Amino acid sequence: MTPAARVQTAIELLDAIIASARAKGAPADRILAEWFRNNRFAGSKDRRAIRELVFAAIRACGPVPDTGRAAMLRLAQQDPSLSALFDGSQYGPAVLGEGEPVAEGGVAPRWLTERLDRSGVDREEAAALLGRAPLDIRVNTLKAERATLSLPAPAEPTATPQGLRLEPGTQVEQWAEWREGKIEIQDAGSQMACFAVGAEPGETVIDLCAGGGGKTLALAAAMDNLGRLVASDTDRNRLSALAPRAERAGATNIETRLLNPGREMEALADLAGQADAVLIDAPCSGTGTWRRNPEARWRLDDKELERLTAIQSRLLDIAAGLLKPEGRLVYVTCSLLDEEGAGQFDAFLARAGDFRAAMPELPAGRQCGHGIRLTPFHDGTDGFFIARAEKSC
Ligand SMILES: C[S@@+](CC[C@H](N)C(=O)[O-])C[C@H]1O[C@@H](n2cnc3c(N)ncnc32)[C@H](O)[C@@H]1O
Repeated sequence: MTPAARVQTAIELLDAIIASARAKGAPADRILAEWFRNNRFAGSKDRRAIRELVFAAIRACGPVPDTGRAAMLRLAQQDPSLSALFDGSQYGPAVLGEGEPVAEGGVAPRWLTERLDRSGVDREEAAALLGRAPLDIRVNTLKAERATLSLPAPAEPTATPQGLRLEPGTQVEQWAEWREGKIEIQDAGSQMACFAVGAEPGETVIDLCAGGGGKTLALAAAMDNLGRLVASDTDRNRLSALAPRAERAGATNIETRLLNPGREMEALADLAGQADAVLIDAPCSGTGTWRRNPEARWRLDDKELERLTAIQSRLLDIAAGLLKPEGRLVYVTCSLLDEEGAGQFDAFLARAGDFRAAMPELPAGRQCGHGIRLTPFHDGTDGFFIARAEKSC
């Protein structure tokens, strides 16, 4: 494909992504994957270039752009070499017209930047939410140790006990160390969230929103496979990804529970008052993960935020009932909005009565209300809010 044809393809894909974001349909990644599958003439270099153009254009636009072309023109303002490709050539974009609309830039739609602002996220910090994410891995102590593991590429230790940072784009999944379960891909912030649980061998630990089990595997390693580790989630597909991952990682103490949304306790009733620790890696707006998923800014609205905060609040109450006296509750969101983080946790402490906040001791981050905030700008991690509370005797 010519460079101009790649730009035109990216514009058409952006049109599909914009429409899908408005309709809350398929995410950008899936739209790209489907296009690549159906258009085999696009070679690997074309695919990489188109992907980069699409995501750079998404990052360049704050609010949802009207069209893919307007989004690409916004990107072209940052990269003048792109403008030259609007040349009217075959398969390329039409020549630039006088006064053509250019999409609005910025970090996010205005209502969201205002919320970030109110949550104490300053401009630099907000802009860094759209930077390039590093590639972090966690050495799985069930099979290896950071101090002695040798890897095919250079890796820098991160602040977490078993964390390493690699060049973005490193094909970790092709390494024997990954296939053998010695390493897991996991952002340093996620590793810190697991660290905050302080899971010990022999304990009963519940990972209430386990998803595909990224954090469950870290908890199994911290427990050295000893004790009971319950991984629950309402999403059958996500939860089913855990078994093969656990097998690769050599994690043997995990049991999964599929939950019914709104009736979660039905599948957890036998665990009421039994847990030493419950991790709530709550569903959230994901404002802290825009580096990996910039299009999420276009999918969020007030109603969705309200829906998420209601679930978070319910999950906090469920976790409270699962803990035994002196048990530890760890509440995590990958969001920097206070209504999902410090505010949500304060409201829980106020209504629960029998819990007291216990600040997690983490190797990074800054205090935010009764928890710790991690940000790409200050900590080089995804954005997180991590708080911990202990149940009274
Ligand atoms: C941030 S993700 C969890 C990611 C996962 N812990 C990991 O490290 O890979 C939030 C999860 O909460 C789940 N979820 C949503 N509503 C829930 C509910 N009512 N009870 C339990 N899990 C829920 C979602 O399906 C999603 O997998």
